[in-house]
Amino acid sequence: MMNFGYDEGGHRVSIGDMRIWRRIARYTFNRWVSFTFAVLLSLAVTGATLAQPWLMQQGIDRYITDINLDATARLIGLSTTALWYCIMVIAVFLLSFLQVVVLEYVGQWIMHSIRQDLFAHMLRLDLNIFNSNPTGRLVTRLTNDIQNMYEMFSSVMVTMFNDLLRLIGILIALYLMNVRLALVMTIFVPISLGLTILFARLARDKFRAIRSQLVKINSFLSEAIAGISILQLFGREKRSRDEFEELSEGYLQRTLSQIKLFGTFMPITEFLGSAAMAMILWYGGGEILRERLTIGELVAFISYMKLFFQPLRELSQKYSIVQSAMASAERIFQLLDTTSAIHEAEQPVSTASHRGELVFDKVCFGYDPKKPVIKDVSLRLRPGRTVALVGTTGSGKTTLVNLLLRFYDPQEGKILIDDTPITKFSLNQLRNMVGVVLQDVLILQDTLLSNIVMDTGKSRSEIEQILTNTGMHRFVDKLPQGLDTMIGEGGKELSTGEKQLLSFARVLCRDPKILVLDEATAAIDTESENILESALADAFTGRTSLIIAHRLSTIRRADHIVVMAGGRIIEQGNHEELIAADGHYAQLVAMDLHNGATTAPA
Ligand SMILES: Nc1ncnc2c1ncn2[C@@H]1O[C@H](COP(=O)(O)OP(=O)(O)OP(=O)(O)O)[C@@H](O)[C@H]1O
Repeated sequence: MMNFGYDEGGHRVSIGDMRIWRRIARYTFNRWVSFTFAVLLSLAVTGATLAQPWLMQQGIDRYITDINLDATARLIGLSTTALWYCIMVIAVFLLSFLQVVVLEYVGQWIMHSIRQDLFAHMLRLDLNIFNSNPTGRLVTRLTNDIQNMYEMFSSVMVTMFNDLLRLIGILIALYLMNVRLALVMTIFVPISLGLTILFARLARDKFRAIRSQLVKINSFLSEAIAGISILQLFGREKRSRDEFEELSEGYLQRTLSQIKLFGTFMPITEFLGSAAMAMILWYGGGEILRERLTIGELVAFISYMKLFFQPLRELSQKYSIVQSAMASAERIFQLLDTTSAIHEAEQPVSTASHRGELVFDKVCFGYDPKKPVIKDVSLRLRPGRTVALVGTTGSGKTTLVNLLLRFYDPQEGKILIDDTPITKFSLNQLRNMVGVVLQDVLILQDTLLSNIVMDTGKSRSEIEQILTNTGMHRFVDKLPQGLDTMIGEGGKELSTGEKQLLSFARVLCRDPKILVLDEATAAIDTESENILESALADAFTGRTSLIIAHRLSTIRRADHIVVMAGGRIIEQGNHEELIAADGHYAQLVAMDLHNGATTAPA
């Protein structure tokens, strides 16, 4: 059936798209034993269901209405038939239960696999993909879209085989019983199907509207929750409430409109079913009078008919579920097919013998290639030297660090460590070799020790040694349970300075050859600053260091100062040279001293 659903971007998704079905089937194959078992159960359920009207017919025609048999024989026959009927009812109950459990289990496993694949894939994607996809949209992939697919398994796959087999079985039984009566009933099939298709088409747009609204709500919520402090700080609560109300109202209206559609469709199909029943009663009754049909056959016929129309009625709901699941599946697979622009080196070069000389060679880069933010930057950091990067906001300092860590690759030029282009290292090696202390510190809900160790595998005593050597133990000693203090959500809240110290401890623990430090612009408390100062002094020795510097003290300590503006290096030299040159740097420092601040402008 080639009907279409839509994804949230208005893009059409074909329900008969075999590429998507093949990929879903691939996941199903991993559980083929359970799946085959469920299909076999389906055959058994259908057999037991179809036997019931037949048994009813036997009971009526052979024992209730047959006056040629004696009363005892009729009673025994009737009891036996009733017993078989009960057995069939119980069999359907038990087998259906088992089938539902097996298919739900398969469905859950498939969703689990897709969820794992999707998240693992997301972790490998480059940052540009995250920049261009709102968080809410990506979260929707992992939650709602997976749930949609699961619903297809749980409520459609579970019954699809049963329904299909049942429809075929019933049609055969009806035609065998009485061809004329079966033909009368068949008239209603195209009407019912036509109505179903019409409804499915109408429902399709409602679904699309609901889903796109849900995505908007998800995006809005994730942004609002992530930035709750900013919302409160700038008194935007009312405005956010109003925006959310509008979004939620939109969702409500769309859902109500869908409910109205369902509400209209259901009684119409009920009416059709009843009309068919009246027709069969009228025509079937005449057939009995004409002695071309028995009462038992008419009763069985009516039972079969009910069984026949029920799946047809549900078809439209199932169709909508499949439609929505297909759109979700397509979005999930699209994301799974998105490849990262950052490629891992096929045969990574070892980093063991590197000294840590860092070179930016004519590097050009733009997050949007048409709008470069790094323009022809060339810079050499000799091993063990400290270079301070200063410049106005937006001049491209953080972007240089992003390029060094290969969060992005430059469009032109190369970055080399000891003459080896960084693309030749494995990403893991590179990011271990370059230790970065960022302004945004991710805190895990765990002890301070685990937060420092992360995945380095260092022991407690090694960490204690590093902390003592760098004077950072003073930071740890201040915390209530030292290294065992629980931090993060539900634990101790760290101050900005403490967070920086933690971030610094993490990096030192990896013993990187190149140290990159993005100094916080926010002023940190004097005690943390003192600890950081002495730790820094220690950390810089023997390491190539690149500091996005804001503090005059750090800048002065640097061997070399690089001044950036508009994505270019406009000046470089040491503090004295640059002051003597009386250029951009001298202006920045003069402005800063004039303002009486302790930090250099950046
Ligand atoms: N993820 C991004 N997507 C698109 N543009 C970006 C992105 N990150 C930064 N930019 C832009 O790139 C330019 C350089 O930004 P960058 O963060 O490197 O500057 P910076 O010198 O580190 O500034 P600051 O001192 O304020 O941190 C800016 O114009 C900024 O708007």
